[in-house]
Amino acid sequence: MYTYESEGADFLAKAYAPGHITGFFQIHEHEDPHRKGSTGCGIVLNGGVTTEVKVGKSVEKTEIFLNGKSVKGRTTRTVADMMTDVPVRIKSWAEIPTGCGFGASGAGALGTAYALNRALSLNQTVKSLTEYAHVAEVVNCSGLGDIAAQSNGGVVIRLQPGGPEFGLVDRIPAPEARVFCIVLGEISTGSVLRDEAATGKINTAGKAAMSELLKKPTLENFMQQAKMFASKTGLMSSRAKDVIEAANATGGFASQAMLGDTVFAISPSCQEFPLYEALQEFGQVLEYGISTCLPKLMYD
Ligand SMILES: Nc1ncnc2c1ncn2[C@@H]1O[C@H](COP(=O)(O)OP(=O)(O)OP(=O)(O)O)[C@@H](O)[C@H]1O
Ligand SMILES: CC(C)(CO)[C@@H](O)C(=O)[O-]
Repeated sequence: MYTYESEGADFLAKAYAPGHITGFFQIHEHEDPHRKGSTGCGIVLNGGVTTEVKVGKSVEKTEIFLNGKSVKGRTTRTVADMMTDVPVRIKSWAEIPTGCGFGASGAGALGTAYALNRALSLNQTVKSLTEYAHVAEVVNCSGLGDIAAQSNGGVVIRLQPGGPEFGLVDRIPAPEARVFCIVLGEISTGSVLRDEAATGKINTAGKAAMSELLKKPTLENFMQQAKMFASKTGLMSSRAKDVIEAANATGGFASQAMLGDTVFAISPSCQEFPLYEALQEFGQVLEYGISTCLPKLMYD
């Protein structure tokens, strides 16, 4: 724990972390948050969250802002509380929707850890910064496996749950592909993770999906297993079902982003235009790529 003795100057640092869409997952409870997490599979996106932290005499209390508005930001606050006693002003800007299955809270937590390490010269390595973000997600029920994916990049298979100390990941060798998304509404990650009926179905469907994926670890099979998972868990809204069917009718793959009322879709080969056109009927199509970019510090 670092305590900062201000000599008058403010210290600023900024970091970026990517978003992540989980296709399917299984919850692994553990009393130790370092070991608690999820197994499953998802796609790291080339859109994410940029977070700036400021410490110094001008900052009198810890405050968190998301896209210019003051928010509780419990996960982000937990990261700051674990890393320092000094007040911090934390400002995140998200180029991904929040509360809709894009792992925005995890991206904000990772960015906060990286930026705070820099601003306060805490001399931590990536592994321990990632561990702070993972623990903050788990204790606030805002995520279980996003940090494991976001700190690795690509189409990440989470084989063993937990932060970097205990978790184990692999990747699907995937081609470059556009990831199209239609956001229909929010789902609170915490409310699903605290619902025993929902978690029971998630675990049964998540285990089956992982076993099928590992027999054939391709992007196409991932999308198919994700769709099966979404329909078996009962988390899919009727509107999401309509969007998925429309995407499938063009030959595209589509499923629901966990945990949000969001559809994500990928086209096999290069037939992206028909898929994009079909999705457009349901609202604004957000477009990302699969990213192997890791969290990083940014300089102005
Ligand atoms: N970068 C961030 N900084 C501060 N607060 C955030 C940030 N991202 C999300 N939040 C807050 O977290 C809440 C949404 O959390 P939730 O875990 O449901 O969604 P998410 O992390 O955006 O995506 P996912 O559904 O993949 O977990 C919202 O109240 C939002 O204000
Ligand atoms: C719980 C979760 C679906 C929330 O985004 C994600 O963290 C995951 O896959 O563990």
